[in-house]
Amino acid sequence: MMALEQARREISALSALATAVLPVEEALGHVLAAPILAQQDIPHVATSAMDGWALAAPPESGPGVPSWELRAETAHSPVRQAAPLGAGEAAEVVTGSPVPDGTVSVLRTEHGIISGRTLTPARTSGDLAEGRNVRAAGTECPAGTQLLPSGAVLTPARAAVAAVAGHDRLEVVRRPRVVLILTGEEVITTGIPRGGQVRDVFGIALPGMVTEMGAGTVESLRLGDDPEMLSRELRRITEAGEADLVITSGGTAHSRADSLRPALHALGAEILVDSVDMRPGHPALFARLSGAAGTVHLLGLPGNPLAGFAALAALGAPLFDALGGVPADQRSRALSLTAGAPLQGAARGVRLVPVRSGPSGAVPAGHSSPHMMRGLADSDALAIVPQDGVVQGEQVQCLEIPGQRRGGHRWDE
Ligand SMILES: Nc1nc2c(c(=O)[nH]1)N[C@H]1C(S)=C(S)[C@@H](COP(=O)(O)OP(=O)(O)OC[C@H]3O[C@@H](n4cnc5c(N)ncnc54)[C@H](O)[C@@H]3O)O[C@H]1N2
Ligand code: MOO
Repeated sequence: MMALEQARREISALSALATAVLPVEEALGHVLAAPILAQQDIPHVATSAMDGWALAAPPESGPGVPSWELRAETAHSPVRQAAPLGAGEAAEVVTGSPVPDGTVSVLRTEHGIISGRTLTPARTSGDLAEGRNVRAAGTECPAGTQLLPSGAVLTPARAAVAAVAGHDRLEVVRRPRVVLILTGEEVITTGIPRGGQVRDVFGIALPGMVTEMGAGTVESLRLGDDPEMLSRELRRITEAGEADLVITSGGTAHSRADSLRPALHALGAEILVDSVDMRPGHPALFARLSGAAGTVHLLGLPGNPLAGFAALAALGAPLFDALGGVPADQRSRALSLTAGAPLQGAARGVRLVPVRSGPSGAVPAGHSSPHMMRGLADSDALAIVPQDGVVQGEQVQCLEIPGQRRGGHRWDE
């Protein structure tokens, strides 16, 4: 039995998967394996920030507002740069189009009065000031600037900045290919359970959860409780080299009906974490299977619904972070929340308590026995409560519940 903190540390220390070069769209959600640099100045040419007219230096004229001569040729094209402006000349521009050389400022459409080919700015317009409404080249950054560091997760906004910088393909850490093996003869996937049947919770929730945690692909298999069938399946997966990570549900305990430990034993698997000192979820295990095609890691989640999901939140987060290449110092993240009510500890180890936000902070969500789902469904986080408990007002470390952030309560309410 290993302390939760130590189990998370051991798992966090795993090496990242290999890197791959992917088109930007496919690289979304991956961790960058190399920094992203600007390949040229951004913007690379001076452009107009307004629809209007690019103005050359003001013409020599008497007192009052000067006028410009409108060039016959327009600079309507947002891509083509018009010929340089002559003295006293103005040329039409649209937002984003390159301004002609010699542009001092851009006069926006609504500030100009045209009479024949003469353009006169409104008396009150501030658009004559040098540089007004012109986006100078390199103002966002000069060429060579680092826009994103290696180790950053490529969010949609970061993919967009990589595209702005002219990148088509990015070097990223591969995301784990996951196979879910859902065990249990009594588990049904449709309809109302009868007799000793239970409706499956893992097959429905795990794919979304592990995808959010950083899985690349997810496949699911269903097996009964036969250890021989389970070890055959695990051998096949390891030899085929078709997965980086297997996550199983059920069969983690020590009764004759529990298949996971006997199956791993038969395969000579290396058990890296054999039970964790946490309630619920203590029979969880983490193992390594080696075959000719490489290494496959295995996370065994207990079958009791809350126990299984608690084990995923506790051990899965550092695991996906490590395999997916999240920098080492960010792999075992926990939130610190204020306890809005006393939180009771377990007789030993830590207790993982589903909590939701209340006016005074995190309060137990209730309905949180290991076989239940209601508490987790109504919670925002899992508080890691030490043996002595936590008093109201004290800070408590909490785990994120995968996939629950969007649907959760709001901590700032
Ligand atoms: N003598 C002991 N018995 C048990 C111990 C123990 O220490 N000594 N530990 C208990 C704890 S704690 C847990 S957690 C469970 C672990 O169980 P397993 O991982 O072996 O899981 P199963 O026995 O297969 O199932 C347990 C429970 O969960 C239900 N289940 C399984 N799969 C699903 C699913 N996909 N969807 C919904 N529910 C599922 C299953 O029907 C059982 O009710 O062991 C305790 N026993
Ligand atoms: O892991 Mo069991 O409580 O922890 O149901």
